[in-house]
Amino acid sequence: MNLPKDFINKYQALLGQPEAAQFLASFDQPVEKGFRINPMKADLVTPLVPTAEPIAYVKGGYFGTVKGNSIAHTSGGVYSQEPSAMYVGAVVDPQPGEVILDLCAAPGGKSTYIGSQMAGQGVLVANEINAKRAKVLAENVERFGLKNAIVTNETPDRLAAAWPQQFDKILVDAPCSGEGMFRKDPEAMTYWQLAYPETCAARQKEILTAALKMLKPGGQLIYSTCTFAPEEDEQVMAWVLAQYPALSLKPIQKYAGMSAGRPEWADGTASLANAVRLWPHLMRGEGHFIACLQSNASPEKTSTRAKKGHSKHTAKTSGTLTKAQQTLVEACLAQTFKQPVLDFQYLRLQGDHLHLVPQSTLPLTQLKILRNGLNVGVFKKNRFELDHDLALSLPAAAYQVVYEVDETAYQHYRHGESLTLAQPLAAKKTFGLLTYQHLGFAIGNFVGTQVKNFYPKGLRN
Ligand SMILES: C[S@@+](CC[C@H](N)C(=O)[O-])C[C@H]1O[C@@H](n2cnc3c(N)ncnc32)[C@H](O)[C@@H]1O
Repeated sequence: MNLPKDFINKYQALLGQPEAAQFLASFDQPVEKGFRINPMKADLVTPLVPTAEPIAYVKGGYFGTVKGNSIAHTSGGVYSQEPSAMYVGAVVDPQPGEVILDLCAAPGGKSTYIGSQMAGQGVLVANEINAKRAKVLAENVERFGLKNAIVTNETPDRLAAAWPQQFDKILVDAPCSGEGMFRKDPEAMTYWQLAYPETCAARQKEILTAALKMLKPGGQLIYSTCTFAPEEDEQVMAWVLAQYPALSLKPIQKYAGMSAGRPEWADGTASLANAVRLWPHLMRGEGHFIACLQSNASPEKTSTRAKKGHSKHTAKTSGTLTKAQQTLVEACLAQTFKQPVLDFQYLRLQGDHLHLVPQSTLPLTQLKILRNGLNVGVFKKNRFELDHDLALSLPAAAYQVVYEVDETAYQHYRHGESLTLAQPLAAKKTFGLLTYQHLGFAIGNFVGTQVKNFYPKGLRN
């Protein structure tokens, strides 16, 4: 690989020999690939994917690849992710019931891990500043079947103004100089110049300043980059520690091949060694830096309540159902599902769209929200149509009608075609679940021997 001369000189000086030679030689090795199994679908997905090489430091992580059009992927059973990036989610260590913000979240590698570990309890806000990337993030959150996630497309400053001291944990997986991406995406090298890490560090400090306003006293902020540059790693953390005396660096467990942060590459603060570095010449992965900032301030000192007047996020953005709409939804759900699957008290109407919102007190007014929990369905004239979300977030056992398709029908349906049955599966027209290899991948409208296609146009291929 044709690495920039200044890059080579810089790491020769930082690492010395023979380590610099080993590090630089790693850029000529193949890219390491991995995937993570969604714990909510693990029973059905695990037998379908190559699990010979588990990754020791992340639950459900494996070296290897899974095709994007395979049922394991389209059903939200796996997320393809570079192995060292997987350790970030494990450091966040999400717990059910927590309120977590993933501030720089697209395309969703860490958000899908965090959300899937929360077992539907608590709230994950996955935010992305870039509108196009936020759309991809929303699709991945949908694919993973996350019920308790809110996807926003906002700047860190606007979120900080809306949500002071609201989060138990915040992940800042910062935009960076991307030196750990050089193998995967050699174009990343074309942006690189000696001063680039300093430019990135200035932006990282701005993002962290906004992020820290949203951290609850006693909370944790996890900071990560996919670069090796000390300016963006240890030096940014040293800056935070100097600016915020109530924060300290919590030690991060180091698995085989992982190294400590390097205090000598910043201001010498010993606790910088509590951070972790994943180097491509010392372990299988593209490389990462991860630090965990612990807020030591007593939670009692400051109020953690949302601003007065905004305590119910549904107040302005959503309405409730009319009697007629409620009847339509109840009838549709009763016909589709064996038992009640949605808690009506969390159903909210936005225009014609019905959502099942997370149990959250975060005010959402004035913010650009791409997803608020689950999309349940949409009112069209005098009928109610179920959303694709339900195919990915509810188990097959919940449905009255389940149609297991073969490979050909799986491909056809994903192209947007209707299917024809040998005989009707239901006496009356109804929504049902389509499965392939027993994994739900789509909603269908079963009308006699026809299965009308409800696969979202944007996902067809
Ligand atoms: C390293 S990527 C995030 C990867 C993601 N966490 C994942 O695991 O899939 C950093 C993200 O930060 C976003 N970003 C860029 N500038 C930003 C800013 N000023 N504030 C917040 N996010 C920004 C980028 O658009 C990018 O999606």
